[in-house]
Amino acid sequence: MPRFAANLTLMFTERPFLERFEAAAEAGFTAVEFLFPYEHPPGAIAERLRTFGLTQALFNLPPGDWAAGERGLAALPDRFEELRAGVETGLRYAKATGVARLHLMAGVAPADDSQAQAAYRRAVAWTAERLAREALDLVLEPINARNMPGYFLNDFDVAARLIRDLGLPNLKLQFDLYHCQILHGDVTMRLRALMPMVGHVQTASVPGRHEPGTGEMNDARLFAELDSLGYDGFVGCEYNPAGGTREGLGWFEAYRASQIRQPPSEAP
Ligand SMILES: O=C(O)[C@@H](O)C(=O)CO
Ligand SMILES: [Mg+2]
Repeated sequence: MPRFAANLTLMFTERPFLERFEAAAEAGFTAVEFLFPYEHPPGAIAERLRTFGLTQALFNLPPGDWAAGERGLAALPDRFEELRAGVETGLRYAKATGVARLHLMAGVAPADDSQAQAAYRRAVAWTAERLAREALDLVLEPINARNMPGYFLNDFDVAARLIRDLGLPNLKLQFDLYHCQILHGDVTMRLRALMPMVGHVQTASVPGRHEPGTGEMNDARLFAELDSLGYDGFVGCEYNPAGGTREGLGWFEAYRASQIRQPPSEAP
């Protein structure tokens, strides 16, 4: 059974952010992820993880000015120094939370612009090497243009090619089933082809981005496929509950009993 991680940016938003850890644990989750921790001190997050016995599965490195519409800096040629500083910030949170992988967002830039391509390649290589020194993985996530118009990394094949080309052992793919279905379809075959490089998985129904099992994909079938492919990483529940978070967790009941505490290497 997949190891599900509650996404605390989208789930349990009935409560303030720092109270969502308790809510996730009460609901039966043993792992969490979120987009960004940076509005809260690292110690406050680490304390919640410890208190509620949760593993931090993933979070994103700083994305630039999110409120102004920035969605990462990696493909922006003039922002490399800022990106490097952001990586150091992210690493402080990684150390506090014990997370084993971080997501680097590409940014809004034309996918066919050669300067953006060169900047992205350089930023990804530099960040992966920096994270390798801390024994962390770096993950890259293709994102569909309906949710993020103009996002640079909008193609699973482009991401896979870059990961293969760079050949860095800690550089992996963040396979969001929701984005894959919207961008390409053929999700099962892509999972099979790309599994050796998958470092993190996320789930949501398509097209609504709600609870698994409520959209056009057979999500339970995809979770079984992950098992049969031997995927033992996390599946982040990155969906907007259609109603209340707790009320929408019926799909999770079938998996809840199988959620086990993670090995100490991934505990804070
Ligand atoms: O799918 C997404 O949108 C996220 O995983 C993310 O990291 C950027 O919003
Ligand atoms: Mg995602």
